[in-house]
Amino acid sequence: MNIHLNGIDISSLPKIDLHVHLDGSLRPQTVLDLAESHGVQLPTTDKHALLSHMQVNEDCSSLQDYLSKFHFTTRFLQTAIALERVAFEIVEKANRHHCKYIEIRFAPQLHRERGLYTEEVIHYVLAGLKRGEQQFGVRARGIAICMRHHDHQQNMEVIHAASKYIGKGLVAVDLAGDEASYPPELFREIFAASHRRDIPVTIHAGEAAGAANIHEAVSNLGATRIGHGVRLQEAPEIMDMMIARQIPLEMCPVSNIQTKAVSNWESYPIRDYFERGLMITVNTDNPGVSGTSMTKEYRILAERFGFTTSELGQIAMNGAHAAFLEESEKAKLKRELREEFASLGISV
Ligand SMILES: O=c1[nH]cnc2c1ncn2[C@@H]1O[C@H](CO)[C@@H](O)[C@H]1O
Ligand SMILES: [Zn+2]
Repeated sequence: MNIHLNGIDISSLPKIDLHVHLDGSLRPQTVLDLAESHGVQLPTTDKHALLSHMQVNEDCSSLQDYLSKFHFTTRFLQTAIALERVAFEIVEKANRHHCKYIEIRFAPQLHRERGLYTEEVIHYVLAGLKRGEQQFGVRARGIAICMRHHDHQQNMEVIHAASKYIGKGLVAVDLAGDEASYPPELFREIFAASHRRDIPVTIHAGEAAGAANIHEAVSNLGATRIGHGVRLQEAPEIMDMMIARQIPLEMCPVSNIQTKAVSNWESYPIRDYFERGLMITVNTDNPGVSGTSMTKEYRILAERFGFTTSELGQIAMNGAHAAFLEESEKAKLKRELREEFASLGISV
């Protein structure tokens, strides 16, 4: 169904998705194909019924509950072919939703059950992104994730492997997983190592634990962007710092409600954050697990929070501004976005 805002189809607005997980983006048909090629038995071969294994429902009570969904799909992402294909399909879908630039994140250590090396995982994901970029013209970059429940050596290996791909399609490193059980201060050494190698950092923080984690991520882990950051409103002084430093928040509305970062839409602070002048961006997190798309996220912003086309344009411009791209590439992306908005009669 196409939803219009001021006569403009929301799906056709140019968009940027900076926060999308590879393993949270599988389509049922892809799972069917990969299960067959991997020799994995599925509980059902009905696409609709498969969705209930892949997606969260309204009962999702926490981030931990949400993360339990990933066990189902990880099994299918253990080969070069699978990684390349799924990365490519994310770019394909991004194109359908008029994304101009996307950053896809993945945790290399989760894709080694069948013997791939860390660097091979990165290599094949980037290969899929590149093929997608060439076919659809959507610029696509990768972010390598360290997992909170992995040990020091596993995460150091990710930083080390990532350093070899910076400038070759990989743009940053991240920390994801169970925030409530593993506070960010446990990972200072890991991100000091990424800092020594000049690798940009974004950290999932203020999603399943309080705003202090946002402060820790920025001040001690060197994050120049924050994944989610929804709970920033709990600490006014940290909020002031984030506004003053214009550190981008990668907000993911549908996912944030499902993981109970806030209890309901009425208390979702996105309009307030936008009006305070925080550098907010809007992203999908896990289109498969969350059952979302960039168009759906924009529609929610318009319908629930009254965002106008011009404000949605501003959000997309924020996405370009926050992109982990070189300055010249970023300037080009911003210019192209501005031109597209102008051709739609939208000033940003
Ligand atoms: O919103 C989130 N918060 C924290 N961790 C997440 C979120 N979404 C996905 N993952 C975790 O990141 C891993 C690699 O992509 C996924 O397997 C999942 O465990
Ligand atoms: Zn995430």
